Amino acid sequence: MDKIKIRGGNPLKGKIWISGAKNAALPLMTAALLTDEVLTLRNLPHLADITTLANLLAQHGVDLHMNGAAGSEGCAGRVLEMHAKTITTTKAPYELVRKMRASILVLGPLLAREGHAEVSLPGGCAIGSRPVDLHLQGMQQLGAEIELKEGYVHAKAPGGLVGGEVMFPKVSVGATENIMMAAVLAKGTTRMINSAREPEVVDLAECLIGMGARIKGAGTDTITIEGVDRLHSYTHTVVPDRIETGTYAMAAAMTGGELELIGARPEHLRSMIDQLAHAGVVIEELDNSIIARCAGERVKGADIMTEPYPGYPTDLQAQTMALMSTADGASMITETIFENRFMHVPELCRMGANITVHGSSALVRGQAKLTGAEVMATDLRASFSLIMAGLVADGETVLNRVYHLDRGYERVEDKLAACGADIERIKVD
Ligand SMILES: CC(=O)N[C@H]1[C@@H](OP(=O)(O)OP(=O)(O)OC[C@H]2O[C@@H](n3ccc(=O)[nH]c3=O)[C@H](O)[C@@H]2O)O[C@H](CO)[C@@H](O)[C@@H]1O
Ligand SMILES: C=C(OP(=O)(O)O)C(=O)O
Repeated sequence: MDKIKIRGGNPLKGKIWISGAKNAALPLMTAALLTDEVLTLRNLPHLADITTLANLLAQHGVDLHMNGAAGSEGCAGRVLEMHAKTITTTKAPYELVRKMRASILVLGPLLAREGHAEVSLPGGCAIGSRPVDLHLQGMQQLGAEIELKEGYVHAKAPGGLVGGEVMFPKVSVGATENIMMAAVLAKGTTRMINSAREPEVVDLAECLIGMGARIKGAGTDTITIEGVDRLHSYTHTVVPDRIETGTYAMAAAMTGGELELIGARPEHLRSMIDQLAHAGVVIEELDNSIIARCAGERVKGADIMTEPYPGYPTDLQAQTMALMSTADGASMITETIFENRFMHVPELCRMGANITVHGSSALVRGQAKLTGAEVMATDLRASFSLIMAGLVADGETVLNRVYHLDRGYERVEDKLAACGADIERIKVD
């Protein structure tokens, strides 16, 4: 298992090209199952999660071709062509699904196209129990019969799915995407109420519309879908990653540096930009980039609460905590999306941060003098919070379990090293 070694103390200065969003790319890839024609995705990030999903799609009979290297400049992500001419199996097995929760997103497309699917239940993960009940209830509203047996969801709709009203009791990004993909090939109209409004949901809807789907209201809480008989070939460019953007913006401010983040879409980060402006993080918005830095010597403490979009993203919570650990003054960080997303706290504390957790809130006392340590990544965003701490710590930090980081940050050590960080990957077989 690889490790990452960082010697702290260098401000980050330079340009970073933002990659295509993991959380947009994954549902977009599953949309390939909806058509027997070719779906092409541009600006695909080079990430472990993409490979995991590509393996699952190949297992369903999708022919995949990846072209181009992950670019060092420009939004030159890879191009992926996917051709699901025939679905060879509708079973998504445990061995593949357990590697990544987003695999559940094959359920809607398989059910819509083939009339049945057997998908392993993904199970919980480090950040929470993460049930899929809302996905299943939504499918039932479209006429699917669902049975849970031996760890699998057995779903069938022998006469095809039929449009209906789906009212989500809780906002779920994945359930919104899964039901949207099921509904595009259902007979009649589906109305999804209390839908997720994340930019990744909008990106998926735009791609589906390009493939011939009839969808209105993506980006609002009510999405209406008129089912069509079939979808066709299309080429779509994956939206730039707002979480990667927010992560590097905070890393620039924390290290007292300045980063230009090329391709960033500030309109997708409004809540972070506005709330961190009070803390002294300056974001200058240019035509195709943003410039991030700290207004003073260090940021000021701020109270942050995660919420569904357009609120403050939970996927930036760990990085915000690292930022606030060295801020002037205290911060209260409240996590409302996942019940166990504070696993980075003990590791940050091992580096000298002063953080105490009280239920779903963490009190960060600020002004910590961080020191390098051997630390362990517990999940994807937690990994980056430890890298941020390492970038400002005295001495050397060694991050273990880098596979979490590789799920969602493209070439992180190359991007940071090019901006002055003293960082290297240690390959361990
Ligand atoms: C691949 C991807 O896009 N992942 C993102 C997606 O995950 P994901 O789509 O899994 O997250 P959801 O929006 O579904 O989860 C939100 C909350 O709803 C709960 N829930 C969800 C579904 C369900 O059937 N029942 C239920 O109770 C979850 O446990 C969680 O507490 O949105 C999360 C919230 O912004 C992000 O942190 C993830 O990075
Ligand atoms: C939690 C995340 O991803 P996933 O839903 O794929 O676990 C994330 O991207 O921070």
